[in-house]
Amino acid sequence: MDPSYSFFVTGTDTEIGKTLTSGALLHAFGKRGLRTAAMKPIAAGAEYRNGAWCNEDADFLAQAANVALPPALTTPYLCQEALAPHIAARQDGIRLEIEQIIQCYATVTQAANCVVVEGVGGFQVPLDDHYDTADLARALKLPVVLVVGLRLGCLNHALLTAAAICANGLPFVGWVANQIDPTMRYVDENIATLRVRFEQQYNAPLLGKIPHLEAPSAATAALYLNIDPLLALCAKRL
Ligand SMILES: Nc1ncnc2c1ncn2[C@@H]1O[C@H](COP(=O)(O)OP(=O)(O)OP(=O)(O)O)[C@@H](O)[C@H]1O
Ligand SMILES: C[C@H](N)[C@H](N)CCCCCC(=O)O
Ligand SMILES: [Mg+2]
Repeated sequence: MDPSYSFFVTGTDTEIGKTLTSGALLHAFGKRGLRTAAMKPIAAGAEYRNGAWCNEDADFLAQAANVALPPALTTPYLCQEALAPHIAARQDGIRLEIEQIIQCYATVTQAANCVVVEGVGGFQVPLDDHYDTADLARALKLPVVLVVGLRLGCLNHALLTAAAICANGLPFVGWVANQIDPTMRYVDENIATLRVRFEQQYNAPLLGKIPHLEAPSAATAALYLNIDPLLALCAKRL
């Protein structure tokens, strides 16, 4: 089921730049000639626009991809409230089923050879009383890209997330340093600390440092990414 170039994008927390980075990856893969599609399988926070319920992340990703697909396929679960997803789903009276997401993903892979799947919040967010988003990533069997939202406290979050990715048996294939906090001090020193550990322990390269942008867009953020290690990895698996 795995198309050649597909990834699960996780992050050190919510609101740290997963959507911006996923959009940038889609933009960069598209420029390299791939047919790109995006999934935000679980979105929490719906807005009514032009006669339909929408989600900001799903719309941003759809704009950055070059294969247009029905929103119901790329976001099978759109919860009304911007809450932890299991709580939002309960409010809506629905259950978040991993199997349903897997089926949508399988359909998406028929239309695109590069699918970027954005997680929700951090790596291990509950979906119900038993399952969480780490189970979803495992069920999708996708290599994981970690977005580190650079702010004080991110080192611990980044190291714990990498350990959880690995403990779930998933390949941790690269990370992006995203300067979410423009006032953070000693940014380069923080990045260097993670770079050494991630290279030594996981062989996971730094794919780019996105500075704090005046007007964040997928195209601008893509200027700061180097996707060559991801392309090389996928080419090797073909
Ligand atoms: N490098 C950056 N420069 C400026 N603004 C940024 C940067 N990265 C992210 N942002 C802004 O911060 C906000 C949160 O980013 P984003 O939506 O990508 O986070 P997220 O991790 O996807 O959040 P969620 O958990 O809700 O999916 C957005 O308004 C985004 O435009
Ligand atoms: C609504 C928000 N923007 C995210 N999509 C959901 C974040 C869930 C975080 C859950 C948690 O870890 O506490
Ligand atoms: Mg997002």
